[in-house]
Amino acid sequence: MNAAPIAGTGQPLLQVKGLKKHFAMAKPFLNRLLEGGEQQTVKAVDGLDLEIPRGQTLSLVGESGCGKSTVARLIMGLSNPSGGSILFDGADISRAPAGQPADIRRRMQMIFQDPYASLNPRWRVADIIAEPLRTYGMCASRQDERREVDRLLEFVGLNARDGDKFPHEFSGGQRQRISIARAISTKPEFLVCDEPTSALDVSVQAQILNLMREMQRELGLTYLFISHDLAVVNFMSDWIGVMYLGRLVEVSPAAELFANPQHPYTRLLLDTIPDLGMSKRDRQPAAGEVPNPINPPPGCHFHPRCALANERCRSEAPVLRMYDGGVRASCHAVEEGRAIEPIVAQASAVHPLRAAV
Ligand SMILES: Nc1ncnc2c1ncn2[C@@H]1O[C@H](COP(=O)(O)OP(=O)(O)OP(=O)(O)O)[C@@H](O)[C@H]1O
Repeated sequence: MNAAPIAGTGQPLLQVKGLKKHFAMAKPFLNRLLEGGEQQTVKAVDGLDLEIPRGQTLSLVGESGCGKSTVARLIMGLSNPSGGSILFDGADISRAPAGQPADIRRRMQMIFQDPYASLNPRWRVADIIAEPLRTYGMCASRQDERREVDRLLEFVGLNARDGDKFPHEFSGGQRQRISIARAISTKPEFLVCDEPTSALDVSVQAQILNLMREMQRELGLTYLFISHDLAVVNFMSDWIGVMYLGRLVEVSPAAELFANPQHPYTRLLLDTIPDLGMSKRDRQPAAGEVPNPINPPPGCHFHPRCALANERCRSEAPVLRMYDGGVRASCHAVEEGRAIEPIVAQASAVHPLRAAV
């Protein structure tokens, strides 16, 4: 289990406010007949607020389709938001007409899930790692560039002579090390890591996660980490945000979330991993299928699967409220004390992530 989050300094490196991404899609023929209209909307991200203090890791977790990768793509400027804002080091990067400015792009990099698909198979490793250095004009000469590539290869646990090889000559874990060397080549401050180890064998996963934690300590990196694997998230995170159908249902310090989960959906997720040594608590089995993001249930999106749902939950959407211990939860049952082990509402309106900085 992680220790309590280390306090950062100054303003959060990343702030996301009211972020939305709605996809318009053509309705299937049968829906057009039954409901009328040509279009339907997928609310992939539907009003998301989060902050990541410098030098810390916030992980997003949730079932497939809850919007985690869409958040990553929006933050990286790979997709335009339908609403809301993204502030990086205080600058709004969500409205840049021609994409994010080069300096911001250099400071934010991404590590993808699949180290097979994310490396160009026709390029030598040295060129793959050197490409961002060339893009941002970071080396004075080819000799400088090669020295830097060699240093990066050794930094991530590979050999300088590996630069002359092609990606197919490496294992999955080694390829992810190459992706990491490429991502840190521009000396970024912020890395978005979208399921960086889920394509790897478990033994290799641990090596890559350890490398990422060492890098964070040595380089002062801030991470947005995306995973559906709670054991991985438990190892990596200072903060955890739990997403359900495009919304955050709980954002808490990692240790607090595992020891004392508040939202019934967080409890459901944790009940799928009984071997993490967390405190025993009464279980609230949640029935039902994950609802469709095209037509989410009214009120709390989770209410059809929630044993604690009442009339208010079926009609009124809850908002994220602050509680003791830096916990934020979006749940009427928690607010009303109907949840098991209710937590105390915080008197102050200080944002929990701010409170930690
Ligand atoms: N380009 C798109 N057009 C239409 N719908 C999309 C598009 N991209 C994502 N979606 C939908 O948005 C929702 C969120 O998708 P997203 O990939 O962000 O979820 P996720 O939590 O990352 O899932 P996974 O863990 O499976 O990657 C899904 O319902 C998905 O089908």
